[in-house]
Amino acid sequence: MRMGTIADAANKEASGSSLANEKVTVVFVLGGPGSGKGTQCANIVQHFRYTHLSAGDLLREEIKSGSGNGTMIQTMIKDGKIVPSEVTVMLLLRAMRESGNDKFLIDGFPRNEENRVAFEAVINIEPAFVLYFDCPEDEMERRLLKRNQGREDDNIVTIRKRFKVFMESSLPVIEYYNSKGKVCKIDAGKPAEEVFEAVKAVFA
Ligand SMILES: Nc1ncnc2c1ncn2[C@@H]1O[C@H](COP(=O)(O)OP(=O)(O)OP(=O)(O)O)[C@@H](O)[C@H]1O
Ligand SMILES: Nc1ccn([C@@H]2O[C@H](COP(=O)(O)O)[C@@H](O)[C@H]2O)c(=O)n1
Ligand SMILES: [Mg+2]
Repeated sequence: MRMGTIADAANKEASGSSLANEKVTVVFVLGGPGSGKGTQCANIVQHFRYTHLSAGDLLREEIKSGSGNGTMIQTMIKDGKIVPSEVTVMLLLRAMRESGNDKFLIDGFPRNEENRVAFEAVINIEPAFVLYFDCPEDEMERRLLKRNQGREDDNIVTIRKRFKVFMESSLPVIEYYNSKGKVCKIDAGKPAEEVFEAVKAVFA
């Protein structure tokens, strides 16, 4: 990871004022592809005063914006790969600053060790906790194949690659936070309403 580049870009983005100096609450929302992160974040936002930032949505918006990074991001998403952290962390930092809020659900991030270290280096906010949606792979696959939102990565070839990346790169990050006693694990294989009952108990 090119930490110099990240730090330079962060300084430019934050233009002199650091989020770390403010009282900001961050909850990382993790889980396999199709485990229901986006669905449950939308529910949380309706009941609690959080801003939902999905790293995947921010990357897809960056493609649509015609950014110079667009083609690289699109190629990586189509292949189920994790985009370099400096790109994603900058998008998150900008969205956090623009939101005007001080409570964030950061969905689908950190996706690997590099994401985690980059967030720490640039934004430097320890998550209050990590909400982990644990869901069987066959159920996630069923959900993704019928999601029907026109996502280029919701096809069986890319889905299988995303599962592999989740097992190899994302689970170790969840294990890292688990070792710090920060993981709230939710059984996400149930109907969405039941999952939200368990989620509400965490936030209430
Ligand atoms: N508990 C549930 N039971 C059945 N279907 C669900 C449940 N939760 C979400 N879904 C559906 O499954 C699909 C995937 O959900 P969602 O987009 O919330 O997952 P995600 O974890 O954000 O996935 P991704 O990592 O691909 O963005 C959606 O079509 C959603 O409506
Ligand atoms: N931290 C992240 C998050 C996402 N990506 C890329 O976006 C794809 C879709 O993400 P969802 O959370 O919407 O499923 C994902 O498969 C990655 O290609 C990323 O690079 N880094
Ligand atoms: Mg999602």
